[in-house]
Amino acid sequence: MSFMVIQDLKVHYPVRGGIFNQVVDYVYAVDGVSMEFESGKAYGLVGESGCGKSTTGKAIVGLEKITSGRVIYEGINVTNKRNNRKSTFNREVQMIFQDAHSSLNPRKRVRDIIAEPIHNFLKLSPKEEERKICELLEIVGMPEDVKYKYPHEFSGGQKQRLGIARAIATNPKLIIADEPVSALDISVQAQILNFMKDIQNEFGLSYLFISHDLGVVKHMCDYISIMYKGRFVETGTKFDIYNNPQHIYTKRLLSAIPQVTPIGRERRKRERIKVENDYREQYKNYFDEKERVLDLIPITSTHNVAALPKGVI
Ligand SMILES: Nc1ncnc2c1ncn2[C@@H]1O[C@H](COP(=O)(O)OP(=O)(O)OP(=O)(O)O)[C@@H](O)[C@H]1O
Repeated sequence: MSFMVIQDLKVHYPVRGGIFNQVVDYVYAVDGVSMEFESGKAYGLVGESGCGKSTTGKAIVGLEKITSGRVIYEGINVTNKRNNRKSTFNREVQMIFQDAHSSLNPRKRVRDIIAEPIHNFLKLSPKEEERKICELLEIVGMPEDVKYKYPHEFSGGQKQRLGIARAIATNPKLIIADEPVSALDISVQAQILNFMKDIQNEFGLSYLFISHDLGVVKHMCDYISIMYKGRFVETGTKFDIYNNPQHIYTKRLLSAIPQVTPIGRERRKRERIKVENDYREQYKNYFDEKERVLDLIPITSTHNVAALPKGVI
């Protein structure tokens, strides 16, 4: 059963020109997108640069003005209420961005950054609020004392973790993640992706995962929509999209993914095991038993990442 339905969403930007600066044309950034979201599922939005992915995400949460279409949340039409800061929709649908740095206020300490949505949406006593902040930091694998630091004191991966801590502070149902790892090093990307999967399982979250990277979307999502020039050209389960693509554009996108030959795969596996062993040897004190490994590189347990020496994540 879907908890959110997007109906025929359109975002058209006027293009102005002429001596009177009148509207001479429109950019059809999003041109009739419909989606349904179920609890605990991850949805991927893929397409080339400029096809309208980010605009779709921002329009859903209310950061872009919708030209037409409807957002139905828990059976209620919230299209014109999305900017109501106290609404259930605002609390339960959160967004994280590619550039974690600019989405964290550089003048605020971590404590205040995370406390902001708690203040807005949850009525907690100061003591409960402090406990909640510590709990969130623990979930994202950061020690309590980072509360008093500023965003510039963290690495890219750590900043993205802080962004996630803020996003999950209000117990959301859906997180719209706009290219959340594309600005990070490949090793850190895998850590963040695995961590996002962990919290999805732990809290029954849904994701709308926006990415130009089909590999990332394949790893993260249950359903995938392929976007082209503001429209979905194909939507299906991950299995259908990768194994039985129907639309010519989907086929083109898939054929553009570099193929790994069996020999390459074997070599990659050997290299991965070597890197893993070196890594384990070096940081063996920091791992717990639940450590998991993604395809390419070693992953640390999310709860222990913060304990790693500086520079490891
Ligand atoms: N504020 C705006 N005014 C006018 N046009 C805009 C505005 N924001 C985005 N666009 C245009 O809308 C189209 C879709 O942009 P959008 O950022 O959603 O694409 P995208 O698929 O997310 O691309 P990328 O992967 O590069 O971020 C692009 O042609 C873009 O130039």
